[in-house]
Amino acid sequence: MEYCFWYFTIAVFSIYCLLSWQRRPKNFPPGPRGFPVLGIVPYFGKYPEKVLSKFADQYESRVMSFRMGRMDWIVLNDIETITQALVKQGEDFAGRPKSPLFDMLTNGCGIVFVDGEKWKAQRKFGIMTLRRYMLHIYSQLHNRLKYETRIKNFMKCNLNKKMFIQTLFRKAVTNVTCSVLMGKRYDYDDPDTNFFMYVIIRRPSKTVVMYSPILRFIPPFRWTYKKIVNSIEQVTGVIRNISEMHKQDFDSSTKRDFVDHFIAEMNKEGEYFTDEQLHHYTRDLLVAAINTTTAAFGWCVVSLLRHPECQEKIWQEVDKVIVLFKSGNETPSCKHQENMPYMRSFIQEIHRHRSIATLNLPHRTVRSVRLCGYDIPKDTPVLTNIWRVHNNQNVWKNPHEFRPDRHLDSNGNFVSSNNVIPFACGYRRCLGEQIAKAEIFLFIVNIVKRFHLVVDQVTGPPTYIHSFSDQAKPHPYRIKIFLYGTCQG
Ligand code: HEM
Repeated sequence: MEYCFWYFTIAVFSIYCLLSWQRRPKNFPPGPRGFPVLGIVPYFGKYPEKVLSKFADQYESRVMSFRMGRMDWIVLNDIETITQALVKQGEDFAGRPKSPLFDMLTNGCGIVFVDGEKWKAQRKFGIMTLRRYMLHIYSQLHNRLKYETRIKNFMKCNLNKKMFIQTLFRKAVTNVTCSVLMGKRYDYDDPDTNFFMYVIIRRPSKTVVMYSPILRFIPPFRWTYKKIVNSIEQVTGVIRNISEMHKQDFDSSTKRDFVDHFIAEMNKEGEYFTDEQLHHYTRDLLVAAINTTTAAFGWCVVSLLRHPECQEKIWQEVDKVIVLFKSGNETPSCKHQENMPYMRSFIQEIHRHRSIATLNLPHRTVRSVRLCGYDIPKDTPVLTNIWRVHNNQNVWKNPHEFRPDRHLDSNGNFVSSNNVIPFACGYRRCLGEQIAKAEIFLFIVNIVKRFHLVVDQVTGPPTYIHSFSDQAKPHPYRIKIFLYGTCQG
C-alpha cells in the first residue's frame, strides 16, 4: 500500500514536471524544447550559432524560441527581425539578462551588464567622451600600433617555439587599449604585469556560472567561480591604483584619457559617477575591447596569409593613397580610408566571413512586447544570430568563401552592407565600434606596408575554423614575417 502511494506521488510529480516543461507562454515563437532541465544545451556542441541556425530552418520562423534551464529564450534569425527588435523597438529589447552573481561581484557597476537609468547615463557619457577625443585617439592608436608591431617582437614569436603570433597581438591590443583608456603601457617581458593580459580572457564556462550561480558550489565550477572573483578583483585593483594616480595630477584643462574624462564627470557630482563605477566601467571596456580586437587582428592575418593576392592589392592601395607613410611624414587616418575601396572591402569581408560575436551579447525584454506577430513576455532573454545573417545564402553567394571583391560595385567602389553587423545594431550597439574600426584599419596598414607575411611551411596555412570560446577567435598559428625589401625573417 505504502509503495503504491510513493509510485503514485512520483508519477504525478513527473507528469507535472513534464507538463510544466512543455508549457510555454501564450502565442510564443515556436522552437525546440530539448531535454528537461538542460533544454537544447546538449545539442550546442562547439558551434551553437550553427545549431540554432539549423533549428531556425526547421521551424521556418524569423524569431524562434528554445529552452535552457528554467528559461525560455528567443533568437532573432534575420536582419529584418533584428532591425525591428534592436533598432525600431530597441528600448523594449535594451535590457541584459540578470546575473545576480555578477551584480554581487560588481555591486551593479560597469556598463556591459548594467541596464535601466544607470546604463543610459553611462552610455551617453561613453559615446560623448569617445567621440570628443576620437581624433586624438586616432593618432595615439597609430603611434602605439606602430611601436607595438615592431619587427623585434615578431622575431621573438618566430624564435620562441611556444609563442604564437596571437600572443603578440594580444599584448599589442592590451597596450593600445590601456593607453587610450588610462594612459598606461605594459612592458612585454614584465612578469608582474603579464597577468593583466590573461586574467580577462573570457571562457564559456564563466558565462555558464554567471547565469547559473548555484553551480559555484559544485567542484569543477567552483574553480571557475574562484577565477572569476580573482579576475575581477585583480583587474579592478590595478585600475583603482591607476585612477588614484590620475586624481593626484588631474588637470581639467588637459584631459589625457578616458579615466581623466570620468574623473571630470565625478567632480560634477553626477548621480552615477562614483569611484566604484569608474573601476568597473574601465574594466568592462578593457574586457570588451581586448578579446574582440585580438580576434579581429588574428583573422586579418589568417586571411592575408591564405590570400596573398589580397596582401598584394592592399599593399598597392596603401602605397598609392598614403604616399608619405614610409618616410614617417604621413599618419594614416579615416580620410585615407575613403580612397581605399579594396581595404574597406577586405575589412568588411573579414567581419562577414569571421563573425566574432556569433550570437551577440544576450539582451532582455524590459517589458512585454509583440514581435513578428508573437507575444514575448517581459524579462525574456534574447539572442541575435549574427553568424546566420553573415551566412545568409539569399544575400551572399557561396558565403563560406572569403571574397573581398563581393563588396565592390562594377566601378570598383566600396559598397557598405546593412547585412554585415559585427558590432550589432540599435540601442546597445558596440560602444567601441569607432575605436575598433580605426584599430583594425591602422593594424592592417602598419602590417602590410612594413612587412611581408608568409605561411610557415612547417605548420602550413592557418585554418578558418575557430576555437571554442564565447568569441570566435582563430586557433593558435605560426607565420613567417619579412621586413619589406629584405630577406630578414
Ligand atoms: C572587432 C572588435 C569588436 C567587436 C566585433 C565588438 C562587438 C560587440 C558586440 C557584438 C557587442 C554587443 C552589442 C549588443 O549587445 O547588441 C559589443 C558591446 C560592447 N562593446 Fe564591442 N566590439 C569590439 C570592440 C570593442 C572595443 C574596442 C570597445 C571599447 C573600447 C568595445 C566596447 C564595448 C562595450 C562597452 C559594449 C557594451 C555596450 C552596451 O552594453 O551598451 N568593443 N561589442
